[in-house]
Amino acid sequence: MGYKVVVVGATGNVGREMLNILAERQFPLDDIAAVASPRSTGDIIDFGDTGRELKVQNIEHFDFAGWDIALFAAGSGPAKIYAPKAAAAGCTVIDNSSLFRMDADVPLIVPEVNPHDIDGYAKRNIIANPNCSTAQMVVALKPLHDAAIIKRVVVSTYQSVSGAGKEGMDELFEQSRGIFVGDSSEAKKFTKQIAFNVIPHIDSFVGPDTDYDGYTKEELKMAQETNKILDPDILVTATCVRVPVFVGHSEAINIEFEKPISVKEAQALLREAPGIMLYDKREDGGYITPIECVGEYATYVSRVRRDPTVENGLVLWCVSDNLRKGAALNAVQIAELLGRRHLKKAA
Ligand SMILES: NC(=O)C1=CN([C@@H]2O[C@H](COP(=O)(O)OP(=O)(O)OC[C@H]3O[C@@H](n4cnc5c(N)ncnc54)[C@H](OP(=O)(O)O)[C@@H]3O)[C@@H](O)[C@H]2O)C=CC1
Ligand SMILES: N[C@@H](CC(=O)OP(=O)(O)O)C(=O)O
Repeated sequence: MGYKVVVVGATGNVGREMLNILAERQFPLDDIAAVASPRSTGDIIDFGDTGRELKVQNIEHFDFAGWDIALFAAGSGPAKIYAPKAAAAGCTVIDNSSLFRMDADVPLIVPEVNPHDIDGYAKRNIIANPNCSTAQMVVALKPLHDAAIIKRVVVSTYQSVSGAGKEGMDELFEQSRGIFVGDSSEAKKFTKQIAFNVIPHIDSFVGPDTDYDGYTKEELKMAQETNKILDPDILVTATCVRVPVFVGHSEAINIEFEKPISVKEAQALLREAPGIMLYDKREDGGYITPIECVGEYATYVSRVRRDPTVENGLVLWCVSDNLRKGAALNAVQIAELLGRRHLKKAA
């Protein structure tokens, strides 16, 4: 006996990866439904490489009653309307948007970091998946925090255009092509040209009436979500930057600890930590770049080194597939955790 699973936003970047990962991991399924907006109703999409095809259903007419789990990857607007409907119909929602993440009655889960927090899910029958940049960072921070207590994190991100959905990828492609063939292509999804450029702006700016005047919401999410998932006492300041990479988010992370921790100790902890692949060689190419993490499950850590400007400091480089650990993989891992700890349907 398995689960009846709905993927909402199944035609998008994240939704398609959800289908791939459910298939790859042989998630115990009794049935699977692909749901999206009326724009793609009736389209045929692959269920991973199983050879099975799914006909996309219109969310406006979809009945969630009788389905066990809905993986939502359709953004905050659709989540606001349909996630509570699905939850009320008895279908547990795992939502990828930012809408419910900071709701005290909604667990925000990264299975390698705070699996026990899922036990509160029944209050709203909704579980939130974190922001892509937060997810990979907390997986890397967790073993170091357990060993030496993190006081403060300064992170700069290098985020791929797939974080802005299909339209973001199309814009990078069209602008790059246009530059080579002499066509002009305007910035639409991004505020400035993204091809051969970097843009220090992801999501909207936070209002001036807060302590975070001048920050963007993406930067605030990295701080607030890290506090909810890992520890409310960790201070986090972020600068989030969009770069002309199709898939894979990178982060340079400076970490200040309460207790001393050496580079060798940190490397040993990261080598054993769930979800982490340490690749750290003091030689040319002895680190992982975003292109190398595409399609992978792991969060890669490289360039672990001492920060001599603070008492107990380390710096590291962290790279992961934002559509996988940053979204679809984490959501499927949450579904697996939910099954193991609560639903217990699969043999
Ligand atoms: N990309 C990333 O790195 C991350 C994304 N997320 C979250 O995942 C979500 C989706 O992102 P992504 O896949 O990149 O976006 P895409 O733009 O690639 O896909 C959006 C999906 O949502 C569907 N959709 C849009 N409007 C509606 C609607 N009114 N009703 C039902 N379905 C709708 C689209 O369907 P249709 O084809 O019919 O238009 C499509 O399937 C967002 O909430 C994002 O915040 C979270 C973490 C990381
Ligand atoms: N903002 C992320 C992706 C994303 O959708 O994040 P969120 O779910 O927090 O809005 C990026 O652009 O790379």
